[in-house]
Amino acid sequence: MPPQANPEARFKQQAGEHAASLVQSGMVVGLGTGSTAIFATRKIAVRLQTGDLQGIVAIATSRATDDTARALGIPMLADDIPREIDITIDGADEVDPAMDLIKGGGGALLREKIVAEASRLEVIVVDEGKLSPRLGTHWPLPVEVLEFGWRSQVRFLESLGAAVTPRPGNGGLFRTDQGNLILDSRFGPINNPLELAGKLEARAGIIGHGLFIGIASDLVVAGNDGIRHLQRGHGGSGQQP
Ligand SMILES: O=C[C@H](O)[C@H](O)[C@H](O)COP(=O)(O)O
Repeated sequence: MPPQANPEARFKQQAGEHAASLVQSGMVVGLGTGSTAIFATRKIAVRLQTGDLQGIVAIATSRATDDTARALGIPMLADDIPREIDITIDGADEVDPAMDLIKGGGGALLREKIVAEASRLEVIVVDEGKLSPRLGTHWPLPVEVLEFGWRSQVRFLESLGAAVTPRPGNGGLFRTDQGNLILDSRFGPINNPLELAGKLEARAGIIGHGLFIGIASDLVVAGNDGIRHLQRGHGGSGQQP
């Protein structure tokens, strides 16, 4: 694709396209969701068309990405993830210095986490505006809940200190690909993401949340200083530049 004019979009493009270059022939590839990951998906399609890449199969983290990937001619796997995923390239809303994430701005958090946890490499692609000293500083935490009893989840999240906004959607409330609701929960800077994740995971009716802790293996950040690629456990592991 020609370079984007707007700097933020250009950084997203650079990060996404850089990550697409990590995909090798024969790999099983997870395709992320959002305005950054889409650049990786498009670049993978171009590499397939030009013969630079051969024999890959992909799995999408959302219906939207699945539709786009199929339209671009990328061979897609069945939804039951019959094989281990070699590499997934996905975006994030906020990234802290430990390479932990808030995801789910597009509502795809549950499928994204399922695909990430089935992946050998989880490569996160962001523009530098997503870097944050502490998760929750800039972004509410998306919490996916079953429609049944959802107002009780609002009260529960409020009891944990969040200001909660049910995510609006077409003429009502937003629906995830699974038909669930999203409660955008503004906690402010989260002191202990692991502890919060544990409380959310123990609650019946909460189907998923956007805290991705210890899941990203790689972080590709694009910004004014160029593209930086960090790997967990390889020098500078998990620390932002
Ligand atoms: O549900 C959506 C995903 O977690 C996205 O990867 C995340 O919101 C980042 O999206 P974008 O690259 O459009 O900022």
